[in-house]
Amino acid sequence: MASRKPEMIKDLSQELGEFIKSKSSTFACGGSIPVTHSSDSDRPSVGTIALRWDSPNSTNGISKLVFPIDNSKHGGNITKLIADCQPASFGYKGESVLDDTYRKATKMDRSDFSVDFCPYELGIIDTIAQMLLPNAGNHVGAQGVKAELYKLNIYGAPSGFFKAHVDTPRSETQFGSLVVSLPCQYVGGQLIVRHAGQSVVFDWGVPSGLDSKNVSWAAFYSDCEHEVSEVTEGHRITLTYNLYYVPGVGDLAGNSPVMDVTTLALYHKINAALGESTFMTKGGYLGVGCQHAYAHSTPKGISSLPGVLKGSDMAVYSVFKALGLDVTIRPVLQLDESGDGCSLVISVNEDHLDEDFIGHSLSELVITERGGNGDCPGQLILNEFGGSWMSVNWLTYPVHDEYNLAHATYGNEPGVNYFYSRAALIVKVPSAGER
Ligand SMILES: O=C(O)CCC(=O)C(=O)O
Ligand SMILES: [Fe+2]
Repeated sequence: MASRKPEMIKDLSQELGEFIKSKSSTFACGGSIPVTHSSDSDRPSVGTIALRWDSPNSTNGISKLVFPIDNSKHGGNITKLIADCQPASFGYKGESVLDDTYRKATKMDRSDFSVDFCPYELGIIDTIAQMLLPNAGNHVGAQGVKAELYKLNIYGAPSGFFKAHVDTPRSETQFGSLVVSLPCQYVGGQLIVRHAGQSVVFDWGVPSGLDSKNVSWAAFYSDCEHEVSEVTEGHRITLTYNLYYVPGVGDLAGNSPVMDVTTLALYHKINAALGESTFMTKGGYLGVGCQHAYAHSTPKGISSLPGVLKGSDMAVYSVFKALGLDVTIRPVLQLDESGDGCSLVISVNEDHLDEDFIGHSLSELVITERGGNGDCPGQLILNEFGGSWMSVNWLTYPVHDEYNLAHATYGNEPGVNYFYSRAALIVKVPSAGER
């Protein structure tokens, strides 16, 4: 290998680094999945795909086409499909416009056909969620993706095409589009996606005389310009999907419209306990320590809660919410486990036996210069954190520590003392008479 000058390698590395950091490195992704009859390989594959559609002129009102299309046998049904489609329009200044110098294609609305192809089954949607979501808009954290089938499009030879355009988002939560090309022979018809001076070309055509043996797909952000170049032979048949953000797995707390909280065994247990007049008769606070680790003292971690609660934490949160009780995630300071055993704060702790110092809300690491040995009351340090002493009926104790409070110490040697906090669900329970 020819040796490169060290400064060239440095420049190239810097350029690559900048590119990786910029949003332009991942604005589109795609792939191809082979169509096979066997399912014994580790790689995902699809079997044949049946497309059925409303076909007013056929005997029973329905027609069918099976992919991959064997051109010698099914050419007739492609003609039928095209005959049952309408000319494809495009959005221009909020209007739907037909202009075959801009877009020459036919389309069918999703209400007029059904197809046994599911991008979720093949892992396409999971891949899109992992590749495109972390950068999409201002949405942070574990979001899910919903792919909504939009249309079937046919770009046929000679000269089916779609000039450069940007798709019209259907709602605020739409972040991109997915195009799936069904296995059918064509030449040309490259999908070119552009963003910030970069472009990616998806060329799924197959030379004359060969049959297409793949389902191919591409997904890209809504703000990417894209075009379909001219199809010079055969038919390019695509399904288009709109891609939306939805609360994803790991982002469901109190927020899953498809789950009925009353199906959780925990719901009935808690509901029954609250029904007992002997249980917390005078009301007060229930505490359920989070059993999983969350980054509860970093800005990103805080903003993703309660959405990303997991397992029993999520179940407990959802159940108390569903029962109409006030439930919040709060940091519980671990005052008896300080970095160097600062006697001063521990002495405060002793004034509040059977109580915990609990922050009003989750917060980033609080650093205070307050401190000392003797002349600064520990309570003043705690006041900097913002919280109160509370008597809590703990159902489970929190388990995961994060540094949350640091204060100065001025003894023989100046120093810093840290305290951890643990995240807990704190529930305000009304008195028996009020619930
Ligand atoms: O079929 C394609 O590859 C893209 C179609 C497209 O851009 C659209 O339907 O908006
Ligand atoms: Fe488009």
